[in-house]
Amino acid sequence: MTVLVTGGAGYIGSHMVLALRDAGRDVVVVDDLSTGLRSAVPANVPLVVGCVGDEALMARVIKDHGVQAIAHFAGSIVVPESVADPIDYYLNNTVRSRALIAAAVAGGVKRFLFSSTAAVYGEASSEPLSEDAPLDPVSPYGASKLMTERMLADASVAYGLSYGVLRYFNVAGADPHGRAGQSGARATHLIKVAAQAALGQRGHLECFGEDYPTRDGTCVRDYIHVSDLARAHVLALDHLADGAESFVANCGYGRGASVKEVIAAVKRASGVDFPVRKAPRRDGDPASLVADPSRIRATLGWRAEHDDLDAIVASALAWEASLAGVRRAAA
Ligand SMILES: NC(=O)c1ccc[n+]([C@@H]2O[C@H](COP(=O)([O-])OP(=O)(O)OC[C@H]3O[C@@H](n4cnc5c(N)ncnc54)[C@H](O)[C@@H]3O)[C@@H](O)[C@H]2O)c1
Ligand SMILES: O=c1ccn([C@@H]2O[C@H](COP(=O)(O)OP(=O)(O)O[C@H]3O[C@H](CO)[C@H](O)[C@H](O)[C@H]3O)[C@@H](O)[C@H]2O)c(=O)[nH]1
Repeated sequence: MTVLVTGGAGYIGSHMVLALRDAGRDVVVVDDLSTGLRSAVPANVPLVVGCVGDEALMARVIKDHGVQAIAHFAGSIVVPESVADPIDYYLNNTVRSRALIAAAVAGGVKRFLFSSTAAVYGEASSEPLSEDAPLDPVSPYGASKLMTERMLADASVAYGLSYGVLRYFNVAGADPHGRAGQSGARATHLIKVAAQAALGQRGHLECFGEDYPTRDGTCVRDYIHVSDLARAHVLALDHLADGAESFVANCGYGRGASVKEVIAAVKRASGVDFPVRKAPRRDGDPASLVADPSRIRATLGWRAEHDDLDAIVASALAWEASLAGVRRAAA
């Protein structure tokens, strides 16, 4: 079975490619390299550089590579950016996903995994968040993903497409074997930015908002290791291949860490007391997002292997240090 991984040159997609290759599967990647890197795709995996919104290209890739399943990671991912430029987010995340779904249906692809997000819930009404919690995104990013979820549900009824919607909470860390990590140049994610501050690549870290209704006033998130997440996708593809029903599942550990707790973990792991500056709240940030992971455990038999913030942070630091080494060697 060949799996098409869209966004396979990006952070999470590149870990998915490794997980699929480790499981002996054939893979083809489509990525427009807007944030992804060619070097993130292993040399023995075909990479088609192009946009998932190009329906004719997608039809060709599906046919030429005998694609039987799609894992759709390609998209735009920065919450505040989506507030500043919502139309672009609806184009890249919703309109282009529609083209990909259309090509999948026309090409006879029966299984489809979609990278959704905890941002579809908006402000949590109660925690931990189960999949049945109200869906009320507070950012265009979350809304753009929710629309794609809806398209998949409708396509499933109309055309018999089986799908798995995986709602990721905050993804962090790097491949434990050092083969992949978060490499994008324009980093905005907390653990990545903190790792860069610890390594002296940034003068300081900004803490966005200290007046949230949380235990220490900073936002709380459920950080999941990227390799645990990638493994959940491989299980999800097997699950759908066995003829199981389409499903929606949260991907998190069920425990939250505040921004201040994450900063403390990065300082502990690195031994560097980098400067942290108080900054105003960032647009589109809910106060707290913590998953109830019962469904993914029950449905896929998924179990976390890296549920430890210190270990997640250590792997992110190791990856960041290796990137710095590569840059130094190239200079
Ligand atoms: N990182 C997180 O914490 C997180 C949380 C929830 C959901 N997600 C979702 O997971 C997916 C992957 O996120 P990531 O963190 O790996 O981001 P990323 O930016 O590293 O990866 C996205 C990849 O998609 C590619 N891409 C973007 N638009 C494309 C298009 N139209 N056609 C082809 N390729 C395109 C980019 O070049 C990049 O390689 C996204 O859909 C994101 O919304 C991420
Ligand atoms: O330099 C920084 C960066 C982040 N933060 C704070 O740290 C928390 C986490 O922020 P991230 O940018 O790391 O992640 P987000 O929660 O904004 O979003 C991530 O997780 C979401 C799901 O929870 C989405 O899916 C999204 O794609 C993904 O980027 C937020 O409160 C943010 O304000 C800071 O204080 N300083």
